[in-house]
Amino acid sequence: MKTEKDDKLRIDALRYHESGRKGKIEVVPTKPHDTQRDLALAYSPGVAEPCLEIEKTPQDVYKYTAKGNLVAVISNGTAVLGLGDIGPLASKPVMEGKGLLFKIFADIDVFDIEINEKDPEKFIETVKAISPTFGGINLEDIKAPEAFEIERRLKEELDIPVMHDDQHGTAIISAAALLNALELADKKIEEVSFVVNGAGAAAIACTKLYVALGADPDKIFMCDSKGVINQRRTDLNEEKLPFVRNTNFDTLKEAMVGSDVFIGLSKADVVSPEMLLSMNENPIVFAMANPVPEINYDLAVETRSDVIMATGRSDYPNQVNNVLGFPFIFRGALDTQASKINEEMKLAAVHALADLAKEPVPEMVQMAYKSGNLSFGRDYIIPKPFDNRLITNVSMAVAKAAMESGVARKQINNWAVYEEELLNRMDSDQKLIRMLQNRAKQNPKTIVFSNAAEYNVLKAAQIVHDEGIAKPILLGNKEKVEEIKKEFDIELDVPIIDPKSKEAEEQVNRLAEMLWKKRQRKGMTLYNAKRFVTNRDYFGSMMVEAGEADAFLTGSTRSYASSLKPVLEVIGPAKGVSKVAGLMMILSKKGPLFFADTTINDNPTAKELVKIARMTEYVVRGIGIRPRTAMLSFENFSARTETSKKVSEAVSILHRLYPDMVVDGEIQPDFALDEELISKTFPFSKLNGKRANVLIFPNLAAGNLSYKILRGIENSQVIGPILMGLNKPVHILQMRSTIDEIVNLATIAVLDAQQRQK
Ligand SMILES: NC(=O)C1=CN([C@@H]2O[C@H](COP(=O)(O)OP(=O)(O)OC[C@H]3O[C@@H](n4cnc5c(N)ncnc54)[C@H](OP(=O)(O)O)[C@@H]3O)[C@@H](O)[C@H]2O)C=CC1
Ligand SMILES: CC(=O)C(=O)O
Ligand SMILES: [Mg+2]
Repeated sequence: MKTEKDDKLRIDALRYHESGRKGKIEVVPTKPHDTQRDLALAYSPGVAEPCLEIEKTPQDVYKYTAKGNLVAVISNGTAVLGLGDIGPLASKPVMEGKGLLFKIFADIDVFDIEINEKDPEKFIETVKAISPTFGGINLEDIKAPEAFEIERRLKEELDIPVMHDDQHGTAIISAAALLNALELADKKIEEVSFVVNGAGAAAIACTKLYVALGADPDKIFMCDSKGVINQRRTDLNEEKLPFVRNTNFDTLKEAMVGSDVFIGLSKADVVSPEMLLSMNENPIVFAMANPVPEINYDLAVETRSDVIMATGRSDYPNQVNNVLGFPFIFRGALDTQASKINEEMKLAAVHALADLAKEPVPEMVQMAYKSGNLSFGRDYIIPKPFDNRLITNVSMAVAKAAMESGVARKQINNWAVYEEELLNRMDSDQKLIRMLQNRAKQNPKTIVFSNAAEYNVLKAAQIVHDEGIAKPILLGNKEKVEEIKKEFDIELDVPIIDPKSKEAEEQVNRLAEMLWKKRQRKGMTLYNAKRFVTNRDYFGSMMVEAGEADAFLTGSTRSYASSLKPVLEVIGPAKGVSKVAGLMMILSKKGPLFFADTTINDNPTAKELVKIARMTEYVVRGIGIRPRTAMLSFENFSARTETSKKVSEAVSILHRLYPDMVVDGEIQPDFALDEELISKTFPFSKLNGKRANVLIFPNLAAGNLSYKILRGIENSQVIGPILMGLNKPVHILQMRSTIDEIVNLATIAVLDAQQRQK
């Protein structure tokens, strides 16, 4: 069933794939490569040394090359999702997608390999020939029955883990979900009757695993494209024969009557509401065909309120999809250099997944999902992919099973250290952005975007609107905005206000009256107030001041100072705040870093530095991060110069007034950011041997120039400047902000508005 949502997704998916650098994964050098000497080591002549070592001791390939963390995702394109045999070329986006998932969820590097070969024997030979490159082989979207023979032979003939993901990944995840769904339905696996629709690679592997977990084979009815696999069928291949049942049923419809569990691994929309209605009480329906399930999620839950429903899709509750398995299963297998992925490892993964769904869901994971209210139950029978406990729980369980079952060639001795290593592999920056965006989505706010006739601003407004992060109001010349929308095919149906237009006259007069009342004792006349309000910075600020919008985002085409003046006049500092300041969040390779003050206070005094540090602490905590603040200078704890003396005084005040605050200095940034340097050189520091994540600069030049240098040379995303200390959420974009930067600051503006309304 194709929905309007699917049509929209189609356009977005094509845009997503065609934008920017082509493809979804890239190769990135891991070693220094800047000097002649680096190249002499990386390549000839130096490279000969590891070659000779590996020739002597083949196992050393894991020591000197990427093999141990490199998986091949290999397909011939014969069963691509539920799209069927679309060929190797057309399968490439899926294989690149698997590569992306391997990387972001388990930090495993992938080469996707699409082989133009349907003959199993030739396919096997090809994979064997290229296997020395890899630490593991993930076979993907190869149709049954060929997939069975291909996997069996490669497992036998190669000494690295080989897994056909559609068989075993799917079997593991669906088995974990099944165990939990049965528990919720209060049914026993030995007693329930199953209908498995599909008799291909995924369906047969899943069914075998359910039987291994206790399901009664006599109560499992399997259907393929021709109907029920029963004693009257004469067209069955060897793999289907074990599933022949003596029964009167010939059709799926007949088989569904009185069944407890439906497992769909076939194709779209083959299950009707009538079939669902004919199932037993509390039916369990896993409609896992991708991208369109056997029955639409909404239709199924509308048809039966007692259904425990799952699909393979990420946009509905209960995503039963092998993405929950392959990254973590291979992680455990690679880290133990397992020679294969055996039954013990698969069962360990099943139980780790099933158990994890019953654990309380941590705040960080809750925030990553729109519902924000996940707990074990009908809508949460299986963990979510963005749960970073998956990498520890599942990979560690798999690694342990590999060691206990004797297939590990490398032992893990210190599990606490291994756990730490696994956590460090996670892509925490992207997680942080996702977490912030999802928190914003839970209660999106109205944001006024100034300069809407700028492409980057308009595109960012479209993204936050479509993602449900914010409700934009655009300020700008209507005709120009419409022109850009047309030129760049931007669909965005939100209010556009041009304060200079006749149409806006009534609103301008109203806001001007308010501005005049606010500033009349500071010399502003009503005439001037009207003139000012036609300026977008005054107009947007006044909309927020008047409660006609929740937040205002301006800047981007004007200098910071010229945007700041109207904002300060209209909104001003919050009660008790004498100074506002600008905070930049830098998503660096070392994790998120916060820089202040980067935009406002030229040469703050010691007391002002204290205020900046406190405001920053408050904002960083609000984002959900524990601040560790370094008060920066160009000396370490010696305070010889005026600047360092000032910083040192600020630190003393902070230590005296806020003894619980993790803050120290004066300290140089290279020390503050290096755990080893801090702990060895300054063991007395209140940073407790931990790297700082908040850097307070001694003056504006240092703060501003540092973040601009980073923005210019490092490929890190920056979020900000976040204006701290204002009475209402207004933020000023830096000139030439990218679309991502605008989206990120809009997200912060929503969170800011949410926080103030609490
Ligand atoms: N959610 C998840 O994690 C996963 C989902 N899947 C989904 O499962 C499906 C099958 O994948 P896979 O096993 O790899 O592919 P295969 O090509 O190996 O198997 C497809 C099976 O579907 C059967 N089939 C086709 N049409 C119908 C129909 N109308 N009624 C009943 N059965 C039908 C075929 O029957 P016949 O044998 O007669 O040709 C065949 O047995 C795909 O939609 C795929 O997206 C797969 C892996 C993971
Ligand atoms: C999820 C997956 O691997 C498939 O649908 O084929
Ligand atoms: Mg697949």
